[in-house]
Amino acid sequence: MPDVALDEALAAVAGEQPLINSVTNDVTVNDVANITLYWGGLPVMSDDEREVGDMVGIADGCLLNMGTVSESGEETMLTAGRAANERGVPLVVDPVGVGATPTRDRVADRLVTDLDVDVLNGNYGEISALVGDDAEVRGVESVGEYAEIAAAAVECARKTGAVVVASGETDIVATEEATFEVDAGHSMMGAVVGTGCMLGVTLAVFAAAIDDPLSAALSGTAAYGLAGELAAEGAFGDYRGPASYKIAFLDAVAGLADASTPDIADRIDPIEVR
Ligand SMILES: Nc1ncnc2c1ncn2[C@@H]1O[C@H](COP(=O)(O)OP(=O)(O)O)[C@@H](O)[C@H]1O
Ligand SMILES: Cc1ncsc1CCOP(=O)(O)O
Ligand SMILES: [Mg+2]
Repeated sequence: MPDVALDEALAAVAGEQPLINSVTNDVTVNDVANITLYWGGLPVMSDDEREVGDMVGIADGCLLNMGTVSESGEETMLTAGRAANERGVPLVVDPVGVGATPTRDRVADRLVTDLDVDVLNGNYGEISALVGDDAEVRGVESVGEYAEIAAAAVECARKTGAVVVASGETDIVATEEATFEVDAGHSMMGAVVGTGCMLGVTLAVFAAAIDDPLSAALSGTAAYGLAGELAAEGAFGDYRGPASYKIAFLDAVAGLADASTPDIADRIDPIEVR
């Protein structure tokens, strides 16, 4: 079992104050910037082909999220990813909507083929689609049942070489060698657009501060889920629906280091995957 203490992970982030360049979608970009800051990182959203390599070169982590990718945006993501690989900057990819259209399938395939991805996150449908399993992705939403999601996550790790985070009611974190269930989070998180995108940049923040990508993925995923639970419990104010829940969730992320939280190790269980 890798090292996954919550206080150590948050202290590492606070100590590093990592600069994260996110090349991300137009829908949730502001939430992605804010949550980077609330974890203790520094956000920047350079997505100009002329500049992005230089910015990633001075960053500590890089997120590529293809949610609203365009033809030029595809090239910009590849430029950013290559700069990250050349400079040893941890790289996170969120293949939003892969499985929904042939264009998204082709872009996602290029990202995972041309780049060395450290951590890859997607919902159950996206991770299943990436490995050619039956999947229903309607726009960016995972629809249907995914009884074999753990096996799909392992296959995705094998295919990409990344640590894979398959998000849903229970999150699966997989490498080629080891698979874990992370039991943290709340159903309200599924009612807010952007919780997958914000998980992606959370993983970039943790991967920038914690050397081992598996430890980073496990602690980032579990810490994120705990913040979701605290918000649902009202620890950061009452909420009246998904919009006010999102605010409470962001406050929980910002306040997690000072909140009295259970540790995350008992939320993470190694599982056998056939
Ligand atoms: N029903 C649920 N119970 C607990 N956590 C959930 C639930 N639905 C989503 N989440 C959490 O919300 C985050 C985003 O997951 P998901 O909704 O699968 O991504 P996306 O928004 O990309 O489709 C993850 O941290 C996941 O654990
Ligand atoms: C709705 C939408 N359309 C393109 S990107 C995007 C946001 C997706 O956010 P998430 O993957 O976090 O649900
Ligand atoms: Mg998503």
